[in-house]
Amino acid sequence: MESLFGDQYDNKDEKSNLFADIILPVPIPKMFTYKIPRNLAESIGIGFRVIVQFGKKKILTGIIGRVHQKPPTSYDAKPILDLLDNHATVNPIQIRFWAWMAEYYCCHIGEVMNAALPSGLKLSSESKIQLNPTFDPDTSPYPLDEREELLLQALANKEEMSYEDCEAVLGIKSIHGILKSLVIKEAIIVFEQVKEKYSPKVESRIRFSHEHVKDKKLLEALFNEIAGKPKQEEILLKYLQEVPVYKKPELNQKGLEKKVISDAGLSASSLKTLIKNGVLEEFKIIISRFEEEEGSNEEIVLSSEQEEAFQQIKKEFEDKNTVLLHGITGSGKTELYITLIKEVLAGGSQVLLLLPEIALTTHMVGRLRQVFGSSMGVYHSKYSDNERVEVWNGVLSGKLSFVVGVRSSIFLPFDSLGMVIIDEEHEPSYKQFDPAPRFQARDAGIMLSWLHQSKTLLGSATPSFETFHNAKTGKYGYVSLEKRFGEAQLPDYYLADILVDKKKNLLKLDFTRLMREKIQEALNNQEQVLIFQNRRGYAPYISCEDCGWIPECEHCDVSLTYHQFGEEMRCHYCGFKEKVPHACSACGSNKLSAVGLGTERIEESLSLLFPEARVARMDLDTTRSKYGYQRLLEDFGSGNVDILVGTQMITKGLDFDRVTVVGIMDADRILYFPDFRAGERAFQQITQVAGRAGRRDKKGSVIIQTRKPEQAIFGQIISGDYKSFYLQEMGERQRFFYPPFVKIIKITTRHKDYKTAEKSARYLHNLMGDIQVKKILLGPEKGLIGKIKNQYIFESIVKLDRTGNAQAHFKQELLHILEEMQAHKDFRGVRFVVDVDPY
Ligand SMILES: Nc1ncnc2c1ncn2[C@@H]1O[C@H](COP(=O)(O)OP(=O)(O)OP(=O)(O)O)[C@@H](O)[C@H]1O
Ligand SMILES: [Zn+2]
Repeated sequence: MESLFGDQYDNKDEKSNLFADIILPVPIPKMFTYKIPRNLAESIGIGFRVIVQFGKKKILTGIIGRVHQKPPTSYDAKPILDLLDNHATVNPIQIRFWAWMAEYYCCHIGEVMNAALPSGLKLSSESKIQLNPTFDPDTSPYPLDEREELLLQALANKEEMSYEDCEAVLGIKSIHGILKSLVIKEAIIVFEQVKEKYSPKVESRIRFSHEHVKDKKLLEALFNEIAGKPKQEEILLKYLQEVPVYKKPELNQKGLEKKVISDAGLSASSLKTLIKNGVLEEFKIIISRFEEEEGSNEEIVLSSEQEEAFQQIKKEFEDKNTVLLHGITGSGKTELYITLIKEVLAGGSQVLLLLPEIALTTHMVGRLRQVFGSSMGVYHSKYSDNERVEVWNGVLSGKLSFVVGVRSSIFLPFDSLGMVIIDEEHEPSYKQFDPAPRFQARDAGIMLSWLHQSKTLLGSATPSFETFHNAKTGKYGYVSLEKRFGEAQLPDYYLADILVDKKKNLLKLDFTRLMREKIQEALNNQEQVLIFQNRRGYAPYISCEDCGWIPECEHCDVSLTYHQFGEEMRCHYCGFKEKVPHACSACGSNKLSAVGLGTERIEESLSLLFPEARVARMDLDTTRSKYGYQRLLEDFGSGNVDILVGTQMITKGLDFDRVTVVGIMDADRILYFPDFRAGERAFQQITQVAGRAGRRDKKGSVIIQTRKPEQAIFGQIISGDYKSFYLQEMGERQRFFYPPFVKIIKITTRHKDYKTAEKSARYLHNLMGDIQVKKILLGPEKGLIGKIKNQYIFESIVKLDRTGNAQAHFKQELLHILEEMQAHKDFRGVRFVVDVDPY
């Protein structure tokens, strides 16, 4: 370990004067200093987890950030209560990474820690405790003491217990020691209320009751007994066929998955009878989600274009830390990644592959699993905390040297990364908006990679402008892959003019004639169709035909979305719901109509237009459950669905053989979004979703419905002319001072009272104006949505020079200002949020 104790530390008597600065998972500006008790002094170091008291009552898990001999001047240091492990949970690179993140994104290191550590690793007085379902006291190698047993008994009757509940059961204070011990013994699981609880995957199995397999005679007698009951006999024969206990009685122990019997079409009630009569017994086992699986170790054969790109990437890495792989949709970036990952792993380094949230359940992960087996960890936001802890510990112990994960996987305890790969680097979901740290995982990933002296590969068919700019200016290496893999070709594009069809009466339920024809053609050929509309619900709003009244959210400044499913009006910002009104609240008219197009409505229209087609919908509402997304994909993949309607969820990474038609319902909606990136995003979204079509031998078609087909961007998308689109947009950005030419920081002020919110925002704005750096300061203005969850919102935008230390200086001053304002009574209850690179 590094010399943590400083050079002067060589005198044994001074041990009792050791202090530790501790990172606590709370939004406070600094680390807190605690005293290291004499008995812990030998075994403590940077990155260790400790338990401390914070404030009057709170017990928190903290991470040791620094060890020194300077007592704090303004308060008496409390002692560290306990040490949680005998090793560091967080390594020095991670601590540097956290510190960088806090500084760059203007937040507190404790907030970074909070985001970084799974709550299973943060035992605190706010934790909840559940029994670990996999724990069995009879087989556990660890003996339990009396108090531990008492606590487990209490837990057995409950879903969960709070820290205080545990104290009450045992009648003692400070029970962290007991909880710590139970965690080590894997008897309990610590979690936070907000997260879902850990429920293991359980499988029902059956086997012969033990006496029957004792000897063959018994089994024979059994068969004689049920000879007159063919259905029961069938089941037993099936069992014997799958589990030959005649030859090997010991096989009975593991039994057979119960599902095998029902899958074979055998009688469920006869099976029940057999179990009831004690012939068979049913039992349950817990299947690990991280089942041992051998990787295939197959040789990856790259196409000649891929091979060339691979060699170029390696060449670029010789003098660049970051390389952009600009490969068109379907060019086979996955196989290239696999080849690279294998090479880095063979060299003994770790690899992190970042994927956008939703792409994590697609074929790509399946493909990677095939190659890397269980040596690959998957870090998914839909995993429970316990599963996250498993991946964390897998990386820590060295068992997992390759992880594929969502943005939060950048926090895993890697100690020797050799490569970070960021797929679909342009994806907006890499940005975390709330809560702090409001980081961009692509940018943070590049930083992490740099801290490890490792390399970063960014992959995309439609790179973000920042990245492309960095590649063009030589900061990043650049490699392109311009051919689809195999015989596949890029699809043909068609622009369908909504207004023309409307005039000619050809528009039916929002579908142009061309779109309908193309869909019909695909259906006739038994091919599949994707329809894209980035708006969920039935209609964005309803409106009174007589007076124009539109129902709005009681708590937010937005209209309510009409959801046909459940017949309700919902707010997409705060979750508020109400019944669909039958009459106008303003004039009483009952002529209310749904306006605009949501995925639900499109789904309905498709069923009316193509009654023979099987239509499914993929959006936030149909994929809320843990495996919802995966199930829909499986259905689509196995051909049970002909047309899939979806939001941007369907644009990511899907690779299906039979998709030949992709329809974009309303391209104008994507283009006219009030954001400087609208054009860039539209180019990306349309190209990406179009890229799902015709990925095998048959050429695909993409139909774009629009009211203005003459717009230049369509021509550029169709010809795949990313570069001229880029140049044109960049001209605008330079003229109007937008990234990547400036850095943007957005400062939001919120309060439940309009006046207070406005006044505070102005006050802050003026103080920011005084900060001595070259900048453009805009606002404060009412937010694009002026009120969310009863809080009024004002925003200021700062545009900063990218050169020199303008940014660092501004951020530092800003934090000062905010600290002072927040301590002042005039601004009590006002919330200020700083968002660096807020896009
Ligand atoms: N070298 C190869 N050998 C065999 N199959 C390949 C190879 N390269 C690509 N493929 C196949 O071609 C298809 C497209 O590849 P992949 O999905 O990796 O493309 P991609 O570049 O990630 O596309 P997108 O950006 O659209 O997601 C996949 O089905 C993949 O299995
Ligand atoms: Zn609302």
